[in-house]
Amino acid sequence: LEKRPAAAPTSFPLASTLRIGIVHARWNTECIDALVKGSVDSLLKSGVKKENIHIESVPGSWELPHGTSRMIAASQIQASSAATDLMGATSLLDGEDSKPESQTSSGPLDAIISIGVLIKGSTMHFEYISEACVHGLMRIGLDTNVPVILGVLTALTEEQAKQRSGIGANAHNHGEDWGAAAVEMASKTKG
Ligand SMILES: O=Nc1c(NC[C@H](O)[C@H](O)[C@H](O)CO)[nH]c(=O)[nH]c1=O
Repeated sequence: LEKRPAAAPTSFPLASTLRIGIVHARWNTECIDALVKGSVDSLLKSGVKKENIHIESVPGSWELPHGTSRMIAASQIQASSAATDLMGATSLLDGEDSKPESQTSSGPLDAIISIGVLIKGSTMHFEYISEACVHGLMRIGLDTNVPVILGVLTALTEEQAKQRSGIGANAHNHGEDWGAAAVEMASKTKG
């Protein structure tokens, strides 16, 4: 049976002020797209504003720690610089032109969800990437005091990955849990 956390103890009045980053890998994109959507839907449902959700992608799960660390640093520089033009008017949205109507807000991020899907192959590649990725993400969260939510599926089969991405019968999208965890942890840190 799918395990998932019990509901959070309280609601989060700060949700509308929270700025949340999502860094996702580009391997196994059917699952990635579902997990990112599940996370975003969960953030919006919790009261986070769309313009306060910043999404970037990296090649694969191995790059998630670097991409996560970079997003945190960039958001903190943005917050400290007098005007965003010092950073260039680019939004953190992945590859999108930063048109005013689509530009996301600037300022330090209150939490990050790092999303990747690793599926075991016939070599040890899976084990090494998984180990390095999860340890790297834990370290960034502790070093920066910006909560980093672990959104990395380490699946032995494609079916397992789909089941946890909400794809197929009786599947549960773990992105929904990650969105809720990001709001809870960001609220604890900001509150
Ligand atoms: O190999 N399988 C996978 C993978 N490999 C690429 C790796 O993360 C990295 O991008 C390259 O090694 C380049 O540094 N990345 C994933 O997210 N999932 C996988 O299942």
